[in-house]
Amino acid sequence: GERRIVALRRLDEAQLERLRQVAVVDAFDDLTDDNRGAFMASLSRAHGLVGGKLELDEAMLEQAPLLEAVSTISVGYDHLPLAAMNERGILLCNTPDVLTETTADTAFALIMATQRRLVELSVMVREGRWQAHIDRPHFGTDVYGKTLGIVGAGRIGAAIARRGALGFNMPILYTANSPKPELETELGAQYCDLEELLGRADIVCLVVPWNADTHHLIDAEALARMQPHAALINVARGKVVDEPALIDALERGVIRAAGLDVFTEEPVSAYSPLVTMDNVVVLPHIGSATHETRDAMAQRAVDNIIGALAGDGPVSAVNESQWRRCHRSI
Ligand SMILES: O=C(O)C(=O)[C@@H](O)[C@H](O)[C@H](O)CO
Repeated sequence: GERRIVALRRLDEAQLERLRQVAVVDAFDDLTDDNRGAFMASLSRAHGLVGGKLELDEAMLEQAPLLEAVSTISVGYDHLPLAAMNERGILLCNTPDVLTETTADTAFALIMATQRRLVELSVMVREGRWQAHIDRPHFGTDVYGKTLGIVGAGRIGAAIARRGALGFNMPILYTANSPKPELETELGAQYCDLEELLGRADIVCLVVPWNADTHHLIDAEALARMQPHAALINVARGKVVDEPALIDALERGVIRAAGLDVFTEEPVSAYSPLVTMDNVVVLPHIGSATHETRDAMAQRAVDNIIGALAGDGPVSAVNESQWRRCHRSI
């Protein structure tokens, strides 16, 4: 019968038009208190949901009996009720690969900005405080040749390791679910456990998904293992870090600096010490935020939902095997 798709945020007219080729589309630019009723009415008769910053919980799934597939414009899906979706045989599609290099660039931008104090010194110039030749008090720290620790050497972690080893002659340490021989042969990267990485790295870069295993992975104990001159970079999720412990470690010089694209609460409060400290570079979760990559992510999300509802399956999904088991017919 007639397929129905709800589209939420981050899809342009061309992508909506592609969806209309296979389904009746209810499109919402945003989800507000004013249109939440209309959104839920649409979701209650929808077979598919696609979009960015999706807000979906188990109670909403209860009111969406026809829902077969959800397609998020993100690689991360910690904001979605995967367990409840598996119970209902609902497919969850995401957008890996198309954002790997852009997010790795963001991580390296944070590494450069944090090590060389780019934001702090740029603000100094803007505020007219550049009075004389820059001297030691404003010197930065090299990136070149420093030991880079990648916590979570998945696709994005590997891309960051490649930039470090090949572009900046950095020895690479990495953690991962299992050793990555390709990283060792290609980059001379060394697989080690988190404790060893924290103790040896000059720069620790977090690239793990947020889940029960990685919640507050970087807490006071982990920070105390790091070297006092080390910097912490986070392009993963804010909740991977115990933020009060990080603030305390930065204030007491347990570690030297931090570069953060993600926070426990987003947007982060302007009153957070993380935002006011000179030795912290803060960005507004722009890991994948380039025109090219956001377009590619939206394109992939549309490919996924069309493949799931009207084709022979998604391009990239999180729980495809469970979904196929539930939908033997496909
Ligand atoms: O893909 C992810 O997991 C990200 O964190 C970013 O690329 C998203 O843009 C982010 O989820 C904001 O929607």
